[in-house]
Amino acid sequence: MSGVEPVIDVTGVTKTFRSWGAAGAWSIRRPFHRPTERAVALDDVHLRISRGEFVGLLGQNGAGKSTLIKLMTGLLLPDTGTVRVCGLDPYADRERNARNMGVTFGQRTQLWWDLPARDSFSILRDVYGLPGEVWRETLTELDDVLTLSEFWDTPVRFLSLGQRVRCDLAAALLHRPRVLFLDEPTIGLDVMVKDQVRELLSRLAATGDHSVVLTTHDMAEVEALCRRIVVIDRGRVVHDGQRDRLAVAADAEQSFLVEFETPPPPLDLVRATVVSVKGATVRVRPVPGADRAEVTAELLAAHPVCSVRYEGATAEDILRALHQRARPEPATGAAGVAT
Ligand SMILES: Nc1ncnc2c1ncn2[C@@H]1O[C@H](COP(=O)(O)OP(=O)(O)OP(=O)(O)O)[C@@H](O)[C@H]1O
Repeated sequence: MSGVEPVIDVTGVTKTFRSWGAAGAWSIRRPFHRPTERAVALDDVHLRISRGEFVGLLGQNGAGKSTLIKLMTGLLLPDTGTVRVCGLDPYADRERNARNMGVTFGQRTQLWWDLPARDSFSILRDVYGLPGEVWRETLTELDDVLTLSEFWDTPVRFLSLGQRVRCDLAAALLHRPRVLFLDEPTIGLDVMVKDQVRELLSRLAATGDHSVVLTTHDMAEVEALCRRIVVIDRGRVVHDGQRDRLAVAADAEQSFLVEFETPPPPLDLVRATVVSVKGATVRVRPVPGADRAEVTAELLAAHPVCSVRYEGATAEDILRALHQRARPEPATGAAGVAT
């Protein structure tokens, strides 16, 4: 394939799943027939990702993210449409495709449970036919960021979640894949381990060699790593653009909570608007050009404020704001900003 072709090319993909209908739907006319239900997981999805792009794939639970990743990794076949990864059909060409890509699926492991992680890394070296020197060099680089050598001689089943996730990430990267699919890579990890994983992913992004698709509900992760954001809603791509176009989201995140002792009278603020009031807790949002510190100063100078919590909107709020912006029907209320 030439350099200008996308590394990942998903065209008009639809995927539906059939599941058994409710048991109570039994019919006397067709006693041996149990009805099935159709769930549309992906509906006419188009996605092109180039070399070096770091894409955040976002969406609410059940939106279709994992299904899309499974199609791109060759675990599923689309009903209609085509998927190409590095020019290959990932389902038909599974073996060759595996050499081009690395995958991690949340808390599931691809390591041999009873072996120390280092043995798994050796097996993978043989599976991919990596020259010993390249393998050692990559492992040293990975150890440098993820501090694997502290625990890579321990059987995987004795590792903590954070240790295992780091080993899994290393296993996915050992063969220096051109494409990396990371499904919730930092879910359940503590802050220190999250930082290590993010550091590694930032280094990958900086090389410009890898195309990475990251699904996460952690907006800080998205902010730190992804230049491009794709949002899926009910199986359709509702937003695909550069991160800085997340203006709605950033705006939502700037809002914060102000606590009073008792429900306050209507606040008349110069530098902020009131988003919502719940009892004695008020959510305010700085007007354009103002920041949280200025708003806090204005509040403290004029009102009996008990405390201020710089608690932004959650990832789900931000996604909701994006969905509302992308859908034809008008948004209602305070664009998903919750107190
Ligand atoms: N094997 C399956 N059989 C039946 N339905 C399925 C199957 N896999 C997914 N679905 C359905 O397809 C839709 C999309 O699911 P998918 O797992 O892709 O969502 P997701 O965005 O990854 O969600 P989450 O964030 O919760 O992981 C959901 O309605 C789900 O119930």
